[in-house]
Amino acid sequence: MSERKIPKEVIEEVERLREEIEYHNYRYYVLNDPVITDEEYDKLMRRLIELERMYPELVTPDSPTQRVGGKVLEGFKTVKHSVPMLSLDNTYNEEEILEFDRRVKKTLQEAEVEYVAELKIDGVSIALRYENGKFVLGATRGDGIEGEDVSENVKTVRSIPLRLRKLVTVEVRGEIYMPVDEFKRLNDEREEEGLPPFANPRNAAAGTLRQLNTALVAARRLDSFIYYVVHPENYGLKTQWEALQFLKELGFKVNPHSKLCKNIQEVIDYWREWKERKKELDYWVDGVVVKVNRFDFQRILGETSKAPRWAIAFKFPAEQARTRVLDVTIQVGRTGVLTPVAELEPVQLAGTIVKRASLHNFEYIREKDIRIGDYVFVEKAGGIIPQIVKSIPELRTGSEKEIKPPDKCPVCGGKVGKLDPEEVALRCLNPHCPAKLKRALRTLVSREALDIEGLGEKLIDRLVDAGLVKDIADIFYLTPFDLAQLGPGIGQRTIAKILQEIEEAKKRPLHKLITGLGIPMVGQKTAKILAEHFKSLEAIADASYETLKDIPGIGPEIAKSIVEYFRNPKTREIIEKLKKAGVKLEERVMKLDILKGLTFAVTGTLKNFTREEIVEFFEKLGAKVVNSVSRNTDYLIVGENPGSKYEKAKMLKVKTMSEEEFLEFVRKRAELKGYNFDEIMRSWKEWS
Ligand SMILES: NC(=O)c1ccc[n+]([C@@H]2O[C@H](COP(=O)([O-])OP(=O)(O)OC[C@H]3O[C@@H](n4cnc5c(N)ncnc54)[C@H](O)[C@@H]3O)[C@@H](O)[C@H]2O)c1
Ligand SMILES: [Zn+2]
Repeated sequence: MSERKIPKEVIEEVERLREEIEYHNYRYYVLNDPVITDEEYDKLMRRLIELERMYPELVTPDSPTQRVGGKVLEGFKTVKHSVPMLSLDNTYNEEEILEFDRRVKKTLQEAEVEYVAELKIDGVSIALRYENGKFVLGATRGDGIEGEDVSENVKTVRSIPLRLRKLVTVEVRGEIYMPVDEFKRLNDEREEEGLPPFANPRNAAAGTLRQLNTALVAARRLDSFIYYVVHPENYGLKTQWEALQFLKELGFKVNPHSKLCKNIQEVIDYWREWKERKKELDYWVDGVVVKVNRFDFQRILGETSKAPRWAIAFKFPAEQARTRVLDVTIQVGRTGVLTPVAELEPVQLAGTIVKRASLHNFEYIREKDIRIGDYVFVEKAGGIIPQIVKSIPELRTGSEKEIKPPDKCPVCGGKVGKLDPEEVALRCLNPHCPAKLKRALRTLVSREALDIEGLGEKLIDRLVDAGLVKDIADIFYLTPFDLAQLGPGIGQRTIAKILQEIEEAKKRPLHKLITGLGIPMVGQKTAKILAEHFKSLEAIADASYETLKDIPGIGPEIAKSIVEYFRNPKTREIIEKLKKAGVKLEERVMKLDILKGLTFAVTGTLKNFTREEIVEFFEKLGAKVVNSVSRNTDYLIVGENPGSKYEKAKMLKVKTMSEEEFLEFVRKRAELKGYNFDEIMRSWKEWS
């Protein structure tokens, strides 16, 4: 190529585009939190491709046009892919699809080429390895060369077989995705929790799959479609169509809508059809993947470092509409999170009329610069949930109003603030806010608190919705008539059982009641400290900030929260109601002299007690506990995997006993002192 001078502006633009794209890659692939739409991203990428095509001298191996966009996250083992996992070139229009077909036919020197048209599932790619039919590895795409070992998380996806129907050794690839309902549920939950919602189902699936906590992954219902066999020739497969059938035979979930197309026109028809029909599905698809059917043809066509030349993604257009923000209302969630919602001038969008769109939080509003009266573009994220893409400041008249965070809760008028300065969400801070009642009741009846099993989530919802319970104390005033009113499914026996449980709940230890009140920052542990120290709820209610803050384990922050809670007139009202209903507000003191005068130490893990519990147990029985063994220690209790204390005890000739021996020892001493051991253990269990 002859020397030519590349204009300075071009060099600068290329650099700027690369920087921008890298930033968006990071937001998208690493944080799973993109800040622009896919179409906007694709536009940047197209411009870069165009400039690099005009000035090939500018192409560098690390340009985003040359590489797969992902990254490997810390915390996971890295896996090198057996064969690189590539991306796909994409297009949004028929012209370019015809162009793709012409290129393919020209390279292959064929008059007509068969394609497989598949739905492009909006999830994350996954590679799955099996040895003799047994699942051994699941890996993400990462940067295409190396991915993350997410095997444990993959195992929680029910549609991915852990054993194949044939005992083959094989690597397959496909997509893990989040179904529509699950995506909605998860985002509702995140919004309530004050976390930013996932922008789209792909980010949600990726974010879930890269969770280090497997239990959390299992709780979210991910699903899969598999569409690719690595080294298909090993299984005698000659075409993509055969590969799909083979995958089905192995037991994988294969998308039922794929189509073998005789020519590109059939592909285009398929795309037109699914552009409309995609709403019928309970998962998201963002286009059609077009693949040359014959593998020998695929090999001739080959690939670039970023994408195969034998396939292309033919994306569906994102449906957008223009409308106006008429007003902003505020919803209060179950945890008190205030969510601003845009009330829109009704507009037709992808088959439905859109009237509202969540604005998520006030930072989102500020970032997107949205005002009341603004013209905005709305889009359906993943085709379902209306979202404001951007405002159009050019169309402002000057009469638009800025959206300010409220200083009072719209439901109860309570104070508004952040629980944690890091959090984006604003919350109503009033613990008695009616919007939070369902959540508060769940806390009250939970196992750690009053343990009223019969009052499950659904029943609580119904009680609140029916107006039968207006604050937490109302639980103790429920009549059989109230419960019967909640309709079918609640028979006499259930009602009697629930009322019986509520009756028993009145007698629970004080710390359980305190836990159940849901005082901000006061969990089980603090509740125990408070109960132990004050011995009655009314004494806690009357305690001053000065007194509270000096109690070991409490400190100024929690003390402040407690004082504020009891200062609330509604709290006083609730305490009165509890008292009238006969709820026990005093601590039954359990302090015995069974082990009085003895000093114990513990090493290793115990079966019946956590570390904290055994210390409490000793204290209740009047013994002294020490952290290290000395000559003054009477006994060392030896649990599983004992530490150095055990050696030391032997050296100092301190007596040791196993956990069983210890309990036996307590039994004997209890009986000697005239106590009933079983009774002690029962009240201990209830207390702890
Ligand atoms: N908004 C942003 O900031 C941002 C940033 C980065 C990327 N993106 C989006 O992501 C795209 C790039 O992502 P990509 O590299 O994963 O490419 P891609 O999503 O365009 O296509 C490749 C992927 O499609 C998936 N796929 C789904 N169904 C398939 C099927 N039946 N057969 C084969 N593959 C199938 C595979 O996982 C494959 O990796 C961009 O075009 C853009 O839309 C957006
Ligand atoms: Zn409120």
